[in-house]
Amino acid sequence: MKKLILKAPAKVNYRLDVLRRRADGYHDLRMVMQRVDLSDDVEIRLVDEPGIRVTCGKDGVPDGPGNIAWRAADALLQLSDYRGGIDIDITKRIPVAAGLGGGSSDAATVLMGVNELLGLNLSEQRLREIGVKLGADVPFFIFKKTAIAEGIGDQLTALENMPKVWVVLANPGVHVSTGWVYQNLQLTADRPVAIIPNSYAGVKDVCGILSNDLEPVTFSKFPVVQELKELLAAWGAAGSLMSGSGATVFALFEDEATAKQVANRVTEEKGWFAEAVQTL
Ligand SMILES: C[C@](O)(CO)[C@H](O)COP(=O)(O)OP(=O)(O)OC[C@H]1O[C@@H](n2ccc(N)nc2=O)[C@H](O)[C@@H]1O
Ligand SMILES: Nc1ncnc2c1ncn2[C@@H]1O[C@H](COP(=O)(O)OP(=O)(O)OP(=O)(O)O)[C@@H](O)[C@H]1O
Repeated sequence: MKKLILKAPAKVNYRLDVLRRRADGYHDLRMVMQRVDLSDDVEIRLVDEPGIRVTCGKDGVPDGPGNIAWRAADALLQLSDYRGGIDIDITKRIPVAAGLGGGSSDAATVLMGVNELLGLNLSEQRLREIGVKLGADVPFFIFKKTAIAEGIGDQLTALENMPKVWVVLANPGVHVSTGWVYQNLQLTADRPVAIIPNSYAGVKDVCGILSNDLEPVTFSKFPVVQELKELLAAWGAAGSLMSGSGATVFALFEDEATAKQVANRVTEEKGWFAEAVQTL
């Protein structure tokens, strides 16, 4: 039996500028996306029994065709003459519907893993084209580098030599619908396009670009997310920002010890999910 066990990491958005609403309802963006060392485990097995089976066993995450990982496997099976089946088991560590791209990362990992297991030899570019049909964040996880992401998030340019940074991820337990956030965004006409530098010497430089146009929408419905952002700043973060459409807030730190202390404090004093991780 051929199998792979792969890590599917989370992401944070160091920057998220919404440029315009498009005719198809999506939005053109300019983002800086960074992978972090909090990962789901994705086990992919080729089995004799035809069909695709996805199990996860986590509240709020569907098994079977409702899972984005199932749809990723299906997209590749349609391109292959393989007649056996695929079993996928996901061990979920990334909070769900949290702005950390967990489902998108699982899907990207399945595309890369099934491509390898079935020997399909699809190029990275082809996998990214298949991926964007599953979700706007999927191509970034196939790209596997810190990136400036444009278009709907699928036009990627590498940002080389990003500093390794300690990041506290904290989530107050409210689930945010990405579609709802984009629908409720009030766009201001013709904003100047921000300059995104090409090099960053350390945490302070990264803090210089932190900004997310989706914050006001999520904050208005869930004030607790704004409180969490302000709390992390008050507890010594060099910078803090909501990731994606929320509700996860991330905070940047110069050193491991402070990051771990703050993560523990969030869990102990607030009872919320919090973890200190490094950027990848
Ligand atoms: C918030 C982010 O995670 C930031 O990285 C992404 O922009 C969202 O990525 P995603 O969850 O993979 O997005 P999708 O699953 O493709 O889209 C979810 C919903 O978000 C909205 N959406 C998404 C991406 C985009 N550029 N414009 C949008 O308006 C659409 O209404 C869509 O129905
Ligand atoms: N493998 C999966 N992991 C997580 N959620 C999944 C998965 N498959 C389907 N879903 C569904 O997708 C929804 C969004 O999940 P996800 O965790 O990817 O959101 P997110 O972290 O906010 O993503 P993004 O940052 O891309 O907006 C959930 O409501 C969940 O039911």
